[in-house]
Amino acid sequence: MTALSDAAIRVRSALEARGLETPMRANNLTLDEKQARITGLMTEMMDVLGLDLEDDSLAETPDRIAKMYVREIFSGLDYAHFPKITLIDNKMKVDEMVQVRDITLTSTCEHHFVTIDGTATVAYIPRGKVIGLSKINRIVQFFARRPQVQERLNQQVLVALQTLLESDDVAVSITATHYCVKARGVMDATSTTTTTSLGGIFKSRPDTRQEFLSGVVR
Ligand SMILES: Nc1nc2c(ncn2[C@@H]2O[C@H](COP(=O)(O)OP(=O)(O)OP(=O)(O)O)[C@@H](O)[C@H]2O)c(=O)[nH]1
Ligand SMILES: [Zn+2]
Repeated sequence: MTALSDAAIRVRSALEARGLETPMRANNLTLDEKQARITGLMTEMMDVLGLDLEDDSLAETPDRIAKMYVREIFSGLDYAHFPKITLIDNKMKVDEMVQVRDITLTSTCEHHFVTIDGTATVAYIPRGKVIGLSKINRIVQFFARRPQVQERLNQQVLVALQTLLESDDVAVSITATHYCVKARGVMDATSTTTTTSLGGIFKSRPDTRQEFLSGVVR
């Protein structure tokens, strides 16, 4: 079993303390064991649907889905996959907003297990530390690789960054298309959902809030 990084442990504790962790129950299965179990279950599901698993195009589908769930789209359920975080001292004394716009975000709706497709905008005001830019995208991706509701995903990214930066002054906004709204159910192909979480002075100072929101892609 991979030892978790200090950053991963601190972020998980902060989410648990705020009741923002994804609801989970430890089952002590390894990733390989999870993949094998899901392959069996997907085989059964396809069988129940009446699909011919001996067909050469379908035969490997249970394996593909199991691998995709465990190693790809739900890999963020395991903190062993939390990104390596690089923080550097703010020797350059940056005290204005750093904003990363239009971060690609692909997640999965936890109600229907279909795609959430959108972008995230993240900003913070540097204090003692500056975070490596790509690490912001990687943190978004890590939490996106879970079954999610957009509101929780938004909050998890906020609290993760607040914890790592040791500052409340972080803001996160996500705009996304939910395929459970677009491709089934209500079949609305045009609506998007925007969620926003503001911390510290992003919440308390109207001009900072406005500066952030004006950079959010809609
Ligand atoms: N708040 C929130 N709701 C979501 C999100 N993703 C999906 N949902 C909603 O979860 C709800 C589940 O409602 P149900 O009535 O149990 O499911 P359903 O019968 O499939 O509902 P319809 O989608 O209306 O057909 C739906 O309204 C979805 O649109 C999300 O990220 N945030
Ligand atoms: Zn859904």
